[in-house]
Amino acid sequence: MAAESDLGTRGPVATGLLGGSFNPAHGGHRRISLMVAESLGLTEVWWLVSPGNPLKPREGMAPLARRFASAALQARRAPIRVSAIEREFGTNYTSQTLLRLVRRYPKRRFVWIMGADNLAQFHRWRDWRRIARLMPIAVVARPGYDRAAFASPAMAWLSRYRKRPASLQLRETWSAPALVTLRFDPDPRSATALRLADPDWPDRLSDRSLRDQITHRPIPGHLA
Ligand SMILES: Nc1ncnc2c1ncn2[C@@H]1O[C@H](COP(=O)(O)OP(=O)(O)OP(=O)(O)O)[C@@H](O)[C@H]1O
Ligand SMILES: O=C(O)c1ccc[n+]([C@@H]2O[C@H](COP(=O)([O-])O)[C@@H](O)[C@H]2O)c1
Repeated sequence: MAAESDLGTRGPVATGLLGGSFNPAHGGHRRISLMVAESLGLTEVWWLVSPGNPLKPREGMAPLARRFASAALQARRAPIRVSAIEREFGTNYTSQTLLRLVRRYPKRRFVWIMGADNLAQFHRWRDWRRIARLMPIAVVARPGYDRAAFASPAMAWLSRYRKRPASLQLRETWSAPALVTLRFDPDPRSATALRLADPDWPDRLSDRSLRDQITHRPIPGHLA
């Protein structure tokens, strides 16, 4: 792996991880990433484009290269890096991916970011408590999902670890489990709505532009 400094000038580099299908990526992903980065003082956010969400049907899922390319387009000129590292690791389950990432980048401080829709079903993820023990979790409010998220089995367990967002600004003292809930002006955008509105997805990107995008700004050491 290329040598990478994971120590910033003010201590460990704080990195947000937003895993997703990105089928396709949209402005909501970009906006929540920037808002979370600002609230928690993160240096950057990595988008982990999933080879396949274990809980989503394969039908209707565009090829990884297309979803990756749409993410690269949405991430332009922002402190967001797009990665297909789960393909390199051969992992589909987030718990496995995150374990590999913390081992590969031992001096970084990671926080797992997800929308309220995912907290509502987090108890169905493999080894979800293990994920919570690996790194702090930031949950972003999402229109239509907040009630289910707050009533969820995972929230019942995680609520004892709730912290104020400002506490994560001090990354030397980060610990896990830790849960922060963030409510910006909730963003109604979704990939489902985009797919319904755009029958050309995933065919509108040319193969040339895909190749250009997929080699764009890889995370050091990542297959992208
Ligand atoms: N508008 C939004 N507000 C808050 N979180 C969001 C929003 N859009 C996506 N997310 C979160 O970003 C991550 C990746 O989302 P994903 O790529 O599945 O997009 P999506 O819009 O939820 O897709 P779909 O509609 O196909 O389920 C998930 O944790 C999801 O909860
Ligand atoms: O590990 C699991 O069991 C698991 C179950 C469902 C979803 N995930 C991950 O959750 C992230 C968000 O997925 P999605 O499809 O809602 O964008 C993505 O990284 C998925 O791989 C992970």
